[in-house]
Amino acid sequence: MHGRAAALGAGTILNALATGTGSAFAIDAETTATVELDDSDDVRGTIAEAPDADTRLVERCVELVVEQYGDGEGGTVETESDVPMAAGLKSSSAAANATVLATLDAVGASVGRGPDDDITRIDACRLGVRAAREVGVTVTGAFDDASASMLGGVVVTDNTEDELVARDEPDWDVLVWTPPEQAFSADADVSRCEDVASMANLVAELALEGRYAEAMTVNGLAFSAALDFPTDPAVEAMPLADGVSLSGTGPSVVAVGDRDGLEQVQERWDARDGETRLTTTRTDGARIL
Ligand SMILES: Nc1ncnc2c1ncn2[C@@H]1O[C@H](COP(=O)(O)OP(=O)(O)O)[C@@H](O)[C@H]1O
Ligand SMILES: O=C(O)C1=C[C@@H](OP(=O)(O)O)[C@@H](O)[C@H](O)C1
Repeated sequence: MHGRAAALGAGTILNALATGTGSAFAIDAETTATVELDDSDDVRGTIAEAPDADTRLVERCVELVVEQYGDGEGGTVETESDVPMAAGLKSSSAAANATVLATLDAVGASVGRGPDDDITRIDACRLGVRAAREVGVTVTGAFDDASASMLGGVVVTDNTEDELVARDEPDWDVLVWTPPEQAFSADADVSRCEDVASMANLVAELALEGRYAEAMTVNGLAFSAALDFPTDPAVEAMPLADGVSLSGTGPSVVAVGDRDGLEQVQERWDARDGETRLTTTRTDGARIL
């Protein structure tokens, strides 16, 4: 029994660690999961680019789907990704969503909104969020990142209830800077994030008014200060981009705006260690391959 699916990376508009409300937008970066189910007793995961990395998230995703839609199968799951791991670009959400969809494909369960479908995409996304909570790679569950990765577009979510509050489909150019370091979400200083809750409430208001670019800039300044990341990249981008923010718990920084302006920001950010990448938003979300 074989299944294969791809899900998207994402950038941050509002980090949910302060209040539980979060907002994220899908970008054109993908993680693909390939699942092979058999009559073995356990699930073994492999991450193509990182043989020593923690595979419990994707293994738990396979187990949860098999428990509900399969027949006790074990097997293997392998991910391949161009979303860098633990860089703030939602590698965990992309890996979980791709694995859940690939496993649903392998067991022959149908995903969609029709009366005969077994599960909707948003409920498939909730299974991945449950797996992330169970293996401890998340603080709030990160339903904001997971739903952006699964559905595409911009989402605003309540991560305390795993509910979608708003969704939109803007078409933006996006610049990403990823420094060479990693920052695992599970290690983030949550109490420092809670200290900037008043700014998070303002960011949520702006996002719900559709003022995404301003929202993300306020988010970036507040959470860079709280989590001790430099604000220089944001200040360099502000005259040339519509919005710029620390993505998630860092260390990546994302900017949105017009292509010309972002190319100029890229020249500035290229002077830093790490990698820059010009990309776009995606509105189509995850898919079975
Ligand atoms: N390609 C992948 N395949 C399998 N698991 C992954 C992959 N990428 C990330 N993960 C899981 O997600 C964890 C990192 O999550 P997190 O710190 O939230 O980073 P991010 O901000 O990129 O989502 C990893 O330790 C691993 O468990
Ligand atoms: O673990 C979590 O609950 C979250 C982690 C952060 O993202 P990263 O995983 O990208 O750091 C944050 O932006 C998100 O709103 C919630």
